[in-house]
Amino acid sequence: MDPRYEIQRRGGGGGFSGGSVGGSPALTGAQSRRRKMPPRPADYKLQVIIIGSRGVGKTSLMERFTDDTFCEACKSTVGVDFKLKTVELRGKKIRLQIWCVADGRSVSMQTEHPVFTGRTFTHINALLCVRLTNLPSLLPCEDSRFECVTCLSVCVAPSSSFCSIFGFITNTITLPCDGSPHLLAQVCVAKVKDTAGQERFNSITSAYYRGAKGIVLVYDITKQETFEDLPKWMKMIDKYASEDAELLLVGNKLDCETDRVITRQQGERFASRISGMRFCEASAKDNFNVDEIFMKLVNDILNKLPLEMPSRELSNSVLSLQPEPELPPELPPPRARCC
Ligand SMILES: Nc1nc2c(ncn2[C@@H]2O[C@H](COP(=O)(O)OP(=O)(O)OP(=O)(O)O)[C@@H](O)[C@H]2O)c(=O)[nH]1
Repeated sequence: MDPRYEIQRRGGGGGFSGGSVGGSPALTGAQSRRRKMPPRPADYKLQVIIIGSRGVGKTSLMERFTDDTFCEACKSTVGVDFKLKTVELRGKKIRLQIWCVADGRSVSMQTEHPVFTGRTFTHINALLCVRLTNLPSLLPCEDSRFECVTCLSVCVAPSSSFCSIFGFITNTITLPCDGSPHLLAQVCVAKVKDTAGQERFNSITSAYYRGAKGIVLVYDITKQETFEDLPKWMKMIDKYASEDAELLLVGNKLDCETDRVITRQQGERFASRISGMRFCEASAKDNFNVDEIFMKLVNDILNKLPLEMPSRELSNSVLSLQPEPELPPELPPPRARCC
């Protein structure tokens, strides 16, 4: 492990010299005057993804870092979710796009929207897809590798942020039927039937891996199976991620020391077997080592960037906003209805 990467409590001093996390502390007079000036554009825009088995705390780490919040009983991520945060490090302003990528085999869906009231899809291999009626039919349940669990026509506000016509709704989306102008859409929950279906799910999430300059792989120190899943995640990284992506293994839920089943040494050993992978333990709940995870990644990514490149060019070369989900070429021809 890199001795420079010392575990620090938030605000505990030390850690990343020259780096400050972009939070929103009370503004001084000078700062509030400065607020009227247009914000300086980011020098770099970087994409980081957080992966790991279900319930390890990916969303919690992301939300702790971006919003400094922690939710005791958050909803499981459906597909992907993301947050933005601007940080400053070594005099550079860096716009971070952090994606939380769920596992296709463990996606579950819980929503309070009336169309799903009384329906809770848990532990199913689900893709939640939306098709706007005037767009080509690309629902997975039209593919024999997917089994349609339910498919409903609903009204959605045009402003709803669909990730794509064939893709995911993040768990933050709402599907309102509140009388405002709506588009007609079909919402489909489809089970991934088999390995081929899983492959297809992966082919969508692979876009997120490809664009990532940094990858945070998380396990839960109190859950053996989440540690045993790590080789599976490494396969995804090997298959889809860029070779120069920075890797960081995180053993989360350090606050649950009494329930620990994975020792720190086990985590360290796993990371040491993978070239260039760093390791740390953290707690999203106690806000322990969370800023350090992301700031360390950013620092390592910056170290790898060519110094002489003009910042505009560099920005563009690094920028990877909203990766387009990859549509597999072998899509079947559209059908009129999926179920
Ligand atoms: N004690 C403790 N609980 C945590 C911590 N991080 C997350 N949790 C809890 O673990 C559960 C799962 O957290 P999530 O952040 O939703 O995990 P996830 O990996 O995003 O889960 P999926 O979206 O289902 O893949 C929630 O009940 C969190 O409150 C932590 O550091 N300590």
